Amino acid sequence: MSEISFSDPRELLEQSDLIAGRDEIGQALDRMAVEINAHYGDSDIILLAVMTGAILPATWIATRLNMPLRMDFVHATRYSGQTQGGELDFRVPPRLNLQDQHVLVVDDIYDVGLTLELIERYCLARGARSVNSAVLVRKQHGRETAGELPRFIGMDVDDRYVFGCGMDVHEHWRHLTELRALEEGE
Ligand SMILES: O=P(O)(O)OC[C@H]1O[C@H](OP(=O)(O)OP(=O)(O)O)[C@H](O)[C@@H]1O
Ligand code: HPA
Repeated sequence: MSEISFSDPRELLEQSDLIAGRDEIGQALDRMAVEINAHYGDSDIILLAVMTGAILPATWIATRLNMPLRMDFVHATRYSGQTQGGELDFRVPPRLNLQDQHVLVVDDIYDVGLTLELIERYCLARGARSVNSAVLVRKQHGRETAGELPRFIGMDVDDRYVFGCGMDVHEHWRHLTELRALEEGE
């Protein structure tokens, strides 16, 4: 995928297609929440949002959960506003003590999976009792790293650069409540 040049962020929208509308996103979140509520029952959990992309999905999921939960975040990035990933830059660790806690890591997207693999490993090294991941979107391409798939997945998308629902394209359009994909070749 080549990097895009643009002079106005609106051009990025014009060069994209709708993948899932607001209703479809809502239904995916509802399905995930049913699974997460069933999995944890009444156990206390820590919901750990992976910033920045989880900023919307973590909020949307949290408001659908029934158990006692505490919210925290890590800030980790390996795309830094680009469409090609690099090394994970772990900028801010969790504030809460993860020792003996059930940790649900929430992110916007599972692409090759390196980000979640490293964050899950980090939580286990901090003594978490259990660690699971939930993502709104999983990209299907067969290039996943050796890490396990997230336990909770909202929807699968084709191998295109997607944005909206927390995901950025060159840091723009995270706030869209729909999911869009850059046109092929962008
Ligand atoms: O499965 P992977 O290939 O590791 O990619 C997934 C990660 O990439 C994105 O984060 P990004 O690094 O773009 O930072 P951001 O959350 O600030 O957008 C996304 O939010 C995931 O955390
Ligand atoms: N869109 C936004 N952020 C991402 C993607 C994507 O397709 N893949 C990994 N991080």
